[in-house]
Amino acid sequence: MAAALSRKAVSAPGKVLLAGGYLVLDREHTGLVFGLDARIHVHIEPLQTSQGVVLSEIIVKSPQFLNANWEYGYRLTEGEGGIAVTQLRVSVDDPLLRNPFVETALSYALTYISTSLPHHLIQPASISIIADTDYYSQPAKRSASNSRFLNFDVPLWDAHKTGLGSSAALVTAFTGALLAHYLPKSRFDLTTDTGRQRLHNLSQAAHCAAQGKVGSGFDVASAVYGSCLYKRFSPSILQSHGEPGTPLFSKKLKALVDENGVKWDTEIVKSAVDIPKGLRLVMCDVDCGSKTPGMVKKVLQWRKEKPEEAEKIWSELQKRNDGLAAELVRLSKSNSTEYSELRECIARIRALIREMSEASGVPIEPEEQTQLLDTCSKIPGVVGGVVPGAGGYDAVSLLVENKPDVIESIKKALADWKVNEGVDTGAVTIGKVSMLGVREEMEGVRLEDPTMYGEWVEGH
Ligand SMILES: Nc1ncnc2c1ncn2[C@@H]1O[C@H](COP(=O)(O)OP(=O)(O)O)[C@@H](O)[C@H]1O
Ligand SMILES: C[C@@](O)(CCOP(=O)(O)OP(=O)(O)O)CC(=O)O
Repeated sequence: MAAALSRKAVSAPGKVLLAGGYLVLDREHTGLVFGLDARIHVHIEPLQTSQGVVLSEIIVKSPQFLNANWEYGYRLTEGEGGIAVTQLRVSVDDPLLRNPFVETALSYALTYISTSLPHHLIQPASISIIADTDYYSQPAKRSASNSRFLNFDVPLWDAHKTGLGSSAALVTAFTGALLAHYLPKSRFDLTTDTGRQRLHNLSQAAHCAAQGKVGSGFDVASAVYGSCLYKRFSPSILQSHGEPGTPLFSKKLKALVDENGVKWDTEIVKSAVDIPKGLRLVMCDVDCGSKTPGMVKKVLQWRKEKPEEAEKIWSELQKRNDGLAAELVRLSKSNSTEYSELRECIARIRALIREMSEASGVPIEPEEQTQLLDTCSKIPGVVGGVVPGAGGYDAVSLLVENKPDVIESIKKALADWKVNEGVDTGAVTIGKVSMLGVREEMEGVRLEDPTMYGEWVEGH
C-alpha cells in the first residue's frame, strides 16, 4: 500500500536583468540579476479517483485564465527512456491547446522522480498554477474572497505579458512542487543547497528544452536562487541528454541533475548584489515589444564580424556593470544616502549601451527609451534607470528612493507618455508606459503554505 501523499505548494520569483544583457550569454562575463516580488505559485495535491479506478493522469489548471486546463496521461517508456506524457483531450469538442512549458517540465520532473521511485508510487495528481498580477498587463478582477490573486478572465494566450519571466518562474515552481510532492525529504529538500542545485539543474534542462534554445539561463537561475551575480553554465552541458522516450534518457537526466560525472559550471554570487535600504527597483512596462531572439542574433552577428570593436565595448561594459554592483553593495553596507556615484555608474553603463546600439545597429537603448529614461531620471528621488535585459522597446527599470511621493511623481510623469516604436521604419506602434507594482526581492524559490490559495485550489 502506497503512503498517502500530502499537498504541497512552491513559489518562484520573476526576474530583471539590470545589467549584463547579451554579455551574460558568454561565460567570460556576468549578469546582475534581481528576483522580483511577483511570484508564480504551484499547488499540488493527490487527484481523487473513483474507487477501484487506476489512472495515470495528472491534471494541470491555471484557474485565473479561461479554459486553461491541461490533462496528461503518463507512462514509463522502454529502454530507460523515462516518463513520456501525452496530453489528453478534456472533451471531444475541445481543441488540443498545448502548453510546452508545462508539458516538458512534467515529463522531465516525472522522469527524474522515476529514477528514485517505483512507477506505481507516482500517483495521480491535480496541479494549480497561480500567478501574481504583474506578470500580465491585463485588467483583472478581484475575487469575492479578496484574495491577493486576481482573475484575468481571458484565455492565457490572449493575456499581454509584461516580460517578468513567467515561463522560468513557472517551470521552476512546477518542478519544485512535483519533486517536493513525490520524493521523500531525504531525496529532495528545497531548503538545502543540494536540493536547490538539483532543482536548478532540472529546471534549466526542462526550460531550455521547452524553449527550443539554450539562452544564458539567468531567468531560471534567479527563479531558484533569487537576486545574484550570475555566470552562465557551458551550453555543452545540455547537449547530450536526449529527450523523453529516447534510450537512456532517464539515466542521463539523473546524472545531469545529480551531477554524477557532469559538472555544472554555473556561478551564483549572492553577496555581490544588494539594494540599499532607502532605495527600491521600479519596473515600467512599455505596451509594445521587441523580439529578443532577433536582437540577440544580430548582436552576436556583429560581435562575430567585428570582434575587436565588440571586445573593446564588452570588456569595458563588464567593468562598468561590476562598478554598479559594487556601488550598490557599498551603499547597502554603509547605509549612506549619497547617491551621486550610483547615478554616475548608471550613466556610464547607459552611454556604452548606446555605443553598442550604434555599433551593432540593434536598438538596445533606442532614442525613444533614452528620452523616457532621461525624463524619469530628472524626477526628484529617481537615481537613474536602464533598459533591462535585451533592451529595446519592452521596458525600463528605475532605481528610486523608496518614498510614496517619488512613486506618485513617476506615475504622473508616465501617465501621458507614449513610446513610438519603429518611427525609423514607418511601422509605428504606440506604446503606453505603465509602472508595475513589483520591486526587487532577494529570495528565490520557496515552499509555501498550501492552505493560502483558498478558492483558487479548493473544489477543483
Ligand atoms: N499562469 C500560467 N499558467 C500556465 N502557463 C503559463 C502561465 N504563465 C506563463 N505560462 C507559460 O509560459 C509561456 C510564456 O513564456 P515566455 O514566452 O517565455 O514569456 P516570459 O518572458 O514571461 O517568460 C506561456 O506561453 C505559457 O506556456
Ligand atoms: C539578451 C539576453 O542576455 C537577456 C534577455 O533578457 P530579457 O529579460 O530581455 O529576456 P526575455 O525574458 O527572454 O525577453 C539573453 C539571455 O541572457 O538569454
